[in-house]
Amino acid sequence: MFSLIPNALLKQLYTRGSLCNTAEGFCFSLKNRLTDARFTGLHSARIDGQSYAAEAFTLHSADAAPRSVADVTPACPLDFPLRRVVEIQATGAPLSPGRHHLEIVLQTEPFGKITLRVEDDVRPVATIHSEKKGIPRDSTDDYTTAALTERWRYLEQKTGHAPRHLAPAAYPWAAARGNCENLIGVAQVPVGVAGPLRINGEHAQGEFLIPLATTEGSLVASYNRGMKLINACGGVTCTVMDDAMQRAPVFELADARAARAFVQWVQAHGAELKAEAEATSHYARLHTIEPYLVGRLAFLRFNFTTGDAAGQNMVTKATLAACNWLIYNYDGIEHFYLESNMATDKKPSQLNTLQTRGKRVTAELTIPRAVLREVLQVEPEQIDRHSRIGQVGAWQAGANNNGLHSVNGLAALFIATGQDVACLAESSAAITYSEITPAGDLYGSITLPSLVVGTVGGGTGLPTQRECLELMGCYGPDQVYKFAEIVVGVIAAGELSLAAAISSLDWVASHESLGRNRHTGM
Ligand SMILES: CC(C)(COP(=O)([O-])OP(=O)([O-])OC[C@H]1O[C@@H](n2cnc3c(N)ncnc32)[C@H](O)[C@@H]1OP(=O)([O-])[O-])[C@@H](O)C(=O)NCCC(=O)NCCSC(=O)C[C@@](C)(O)CC(=O)[O-]
Ligand SMILES: NC(=O)C1=CN([C@@H]2O[C@H](COP(=O)(O)OP(=O)(O)OC[C@H]3O[C@@H](n4cnc5c(N)ncnc54)[C@H](OP(=O)(O)O)[C@@H]3O)[C@@H](O)[C@H]2O)C=CC1
Repeated sequence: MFSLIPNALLKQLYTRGSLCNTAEGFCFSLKNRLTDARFTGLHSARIDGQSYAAEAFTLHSADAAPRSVADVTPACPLDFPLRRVVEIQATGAPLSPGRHHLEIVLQTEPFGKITLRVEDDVRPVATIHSEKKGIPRDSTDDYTTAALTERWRYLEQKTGHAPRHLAPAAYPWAAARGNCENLIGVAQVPVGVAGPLRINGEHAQGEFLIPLATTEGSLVASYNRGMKLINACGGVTCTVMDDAMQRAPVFELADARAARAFVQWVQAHGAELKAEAEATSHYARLHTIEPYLVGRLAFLRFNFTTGDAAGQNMVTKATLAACNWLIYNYDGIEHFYLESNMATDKKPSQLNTLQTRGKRVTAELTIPRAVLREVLQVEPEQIDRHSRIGQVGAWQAGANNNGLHSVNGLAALFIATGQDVACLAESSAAITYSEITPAGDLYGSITLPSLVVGTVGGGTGLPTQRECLELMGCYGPDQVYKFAEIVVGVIAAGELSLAAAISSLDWVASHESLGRNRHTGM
């Protein structure tokens, strides 16, 4: 990976705005925003065309003693892991005010020889140091009680309110590393349990208790009621139909014909792109690249499977590696962005609904008339009629959903189990279908075409979230299809219960008795 890096990416090593004069000369900083690497030597350094010897530079980083650049050799390299900042101090005359051109040629592993060309304005020392006054951060370990205490103090000074309920958490602060920066505590959301729910899936089979994190009174009760109905029918049949996680870069070519030729070339080199992308992960597998041509723009939608992870980080890294290879091996790309807004991540889209994002998963069941009457006090015709009218309403509204409230159960499950709640934007899309069978019973199905879930990675490893996944036997590897089946089964339960409440008009009454929290709290 990254055997060759285009200059557009290389420039990201340089921290724009870091160039400033010092008592001994000037300094600037590099930050590794690409992948783990090592400096093995300096070929040359020129500032505004003037050459500087390696001896003129000293490297400073938080985790190592200062080193002269002249001492960095292949036998004695300097580690430059991802996110490491290295400040480079130069001894010499200070730089004149204004813009300067830096050209630094470095020897590195695994990039080889790289040439960094950037322009930056020199800043007085004072502006750089005066910026460090904001929210306190501990660069060695920001997840200790001491680091949080500093931020609580800062909050109190700034707002006059000391946090009273954000801490303590049910787990050590360090557990939030990789999930949240500038940590000040945890937002505790009530978690209720519904079920058991009988699922007849290909991966989930049997009865499951469902943790739901919500602040909407009546929600857990409603899902619980829907599950009672489903169980009385012998369970809900759940099926994973498709699996695809995307990143969608865009390339600018000279004109429309050049863009068309580029796409043809990409299609002929699928094997190489697949190899580059998949080298970045043990789990990401590139299965298709969909091209979309507009004028001189070539949009490519990369589709992956991502093991048991939801996969958004994984596909972003894998697609960058493939794009890096493309840029080096295809002449004529004028510009490139890693995301074009066609993924479509965290946004509802018709493309996701048609093509699948995350898991496409369906729940279906037939409810005998007598069971529907007994558990939900409605007739099949009432549910079916309201559903047909709901199609018309949803079509007028331009909704991503012809059902009632898939997002309620999804949000509660996402919060409980550590899914990325912003992905509710696309995950909440739902397509419902119902009919009265020749025997007079109600057949219904609900399909979630873009359900973004994982049982590994993201927030799933946070202790309380992991516990909720474990309650359903869904934490860790080889569980994601099982979890997706359970999720859609839960959503089916909620649709049926609310559909009945709307048809029988007990909807308002249920919220009056369970969902109005009129007292002011603690
Ligand atoms: C991560 C950064 C900020 C680093 O950016 P950087 O430039 O490497 O950071 P830096 O170390 O130079 O620090 C610059 C400033 O960033 C902040 N900062 C920096 N580090 C910390 C930290 N540990 N804790 C708190 N604040 C931090 C802080 O304000 C700091 O200033 P300072 O306080 O040092 O004077 C940058 O690379 C960045 O913003 N990346 C983008 C991350 C992002 O927005 N992710 C969203 C996920 S993508 C997504 O969900 C949606 C998408 C894109 O998929 C939708 C689509 O497809 O369209
Ligand atoms: N970067 C972005 O643009 C965006 C990021 N996000 C964030 O991304 C997070 C999800 O990213 P995601 O990639 O799912 O998670 P992670 O970034 O946590 O990656 C999953 C990690 O688990 C490893 N892994 C171990 N076992 C398995 C297994 N059985 N199946 C799959 N992976 C396994 C993977 O290995 P390996 O290293 O070999 O792949 C990888 O390191 C969300 O929480 C979200 O907040 C959301 C939207 C956009």
